[in-house]
Amino acid sequence: MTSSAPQPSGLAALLKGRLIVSCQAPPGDPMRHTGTLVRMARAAQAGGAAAVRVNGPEVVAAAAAAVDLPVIGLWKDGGTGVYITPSVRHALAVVEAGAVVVAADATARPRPDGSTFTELVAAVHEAGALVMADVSTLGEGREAAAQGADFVSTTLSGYVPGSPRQTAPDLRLVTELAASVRTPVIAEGRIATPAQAADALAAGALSVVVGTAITAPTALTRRFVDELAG
Ligand SMILES: CC(=O)N[C@H](C=O)[C@@H](O)[C@H](O)[C@H](O)COP(=O)(O)O
Repeated sequence: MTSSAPQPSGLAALLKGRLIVSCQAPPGDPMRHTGTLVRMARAAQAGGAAAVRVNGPEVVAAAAAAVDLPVIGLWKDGGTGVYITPSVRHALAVVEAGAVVVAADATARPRPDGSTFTELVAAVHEAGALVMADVSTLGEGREAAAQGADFVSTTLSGYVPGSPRQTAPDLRLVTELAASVRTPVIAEGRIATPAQAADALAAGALSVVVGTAITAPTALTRRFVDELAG
């Protein structure tokens, strides 16, 4: 890591016990608009969030300029296999755009550029940023920690074969990771209520990422509509 790199312990202290808001919108969604996503990030800051998580170099750069919070950046590319910051090129573009932390897929699946997660970690550290490993299982989390990830997040549990499909957050994985890695654990994925966020902290998470429940009006509307339709 270069001397200009943020220290994992310093950022961990800032995030401890607090909320990270994921401000993203899927392709085709009316909210997928940089200015709109930046306003979500500003709203997250106004509401007391500790950090924001945003997708794509353009949004990372705009959010970094607009909010006084650490920006956790990723770059989704594709919809199958490894799509969250799938290559070293994607990771470095996110750092260049102003992310303090790069979130990247750290599952045990081949990466499209043939690189390893270890290489991505080394490149991001060399560029002066930190890495959040998005994992789906305990084994992946242990491996990512061993490869130098600064944070391990449960982001991909339920979205990768081999992890339990469920509507609830995977608090079991949070508990298991917190008990077995020294790297700070972030709870992420399907956290729908403040009570679930508190439960995630009680399970051992350093911090909690919430996306859909705060920043996805299309998906939230659909839930109500589906319930009314029976
Ligand atoms: C699986 C995947 O691609 N997750 C993405 C990761 O950046 C986002 O689409 C999620 O919204 C984010 O993880 C927060 O989760 P939730 O929206 O459930 O609170």
